Amino acid sequence: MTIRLDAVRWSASGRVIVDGVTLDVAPGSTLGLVGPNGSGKSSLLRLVCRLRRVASGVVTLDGTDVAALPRLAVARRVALVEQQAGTEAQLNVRQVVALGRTPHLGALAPWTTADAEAVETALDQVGMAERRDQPWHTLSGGERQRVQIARALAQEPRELLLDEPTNHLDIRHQLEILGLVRRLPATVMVALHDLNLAAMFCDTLAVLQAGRIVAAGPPEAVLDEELIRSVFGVRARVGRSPHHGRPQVEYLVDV
Ligand SMILES: Nc1ncnc2c1ncn2[C@@H]1O[C@H](COP(=O)(O)OP(=O)(O)OP(=O)(O)O)[C@@H](O)[C@H]1O
Repeated sequence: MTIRLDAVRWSASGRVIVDGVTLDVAPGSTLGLVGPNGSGKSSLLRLVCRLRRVASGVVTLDGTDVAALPRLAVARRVALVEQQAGTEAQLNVRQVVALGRTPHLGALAPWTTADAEAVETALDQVGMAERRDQPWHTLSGGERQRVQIARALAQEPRELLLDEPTNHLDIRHQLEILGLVRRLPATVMVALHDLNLAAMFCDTLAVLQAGRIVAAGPPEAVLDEELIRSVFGVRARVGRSPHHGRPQVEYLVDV
């Protein structure tokens, strides 16, 4: 369940977007991708699940080049939750989550009770079980986000890629979803804007700036005042939470 990127580059419209990224995500660990808008976080996640093809370099899953894996094999093991949820206009919540089982189904593998159980478990995990029959298009932004996460969980992925999974969530659900993600046996890459949440829930962080990794390692080794100033252009003080012992960022702005 290891994700490895070696000198990965990707360009679009003649511009280098991901610029020689080398990263190693240990099996079962959670890596937080942080960096300013446009630094390449979403692009990197798409390269890992082969939604985009690298221009050079290699992405491996358990040592196998993703480019060499059949499309279905990638779909069975890697789940991506993107920022913009698709519009499953005609479906209800349970049907959207059931889409996560699609890669596991086939002519010789029809829907089973195990598939139904995976869907129910995923709905429970995100606290949407009681809404299973509600039409998708009637959900709030945060509810849609939780259902998209449930869809990825129902897929039972070995690698889970999340692009800003908490941006629509209230604080309780932000904490619950990131806590849940962290406890999963999957290897996780999660793009996050909130540095405090990233420090609390990620085993390691990788900081992207203009498509390059400028720092990587455990949160306490990565997050410091100079990095936050140089990458984000913000003055900050970084301490340790007396509660959980993780780094805690305080932004030094006049309010
Ligand atoms: N297909 C494309 N064609 C042209 N430019 C692209 C394409 N895809 C991404 N980009 C550009 O690449 C840069 C990185 O985009 P990306 O979405 O990966 O950043 P991000 O770090 O996820 O940003 P955000 O924090 O705003 O979500 C941006 O400047 C974006 O405009």
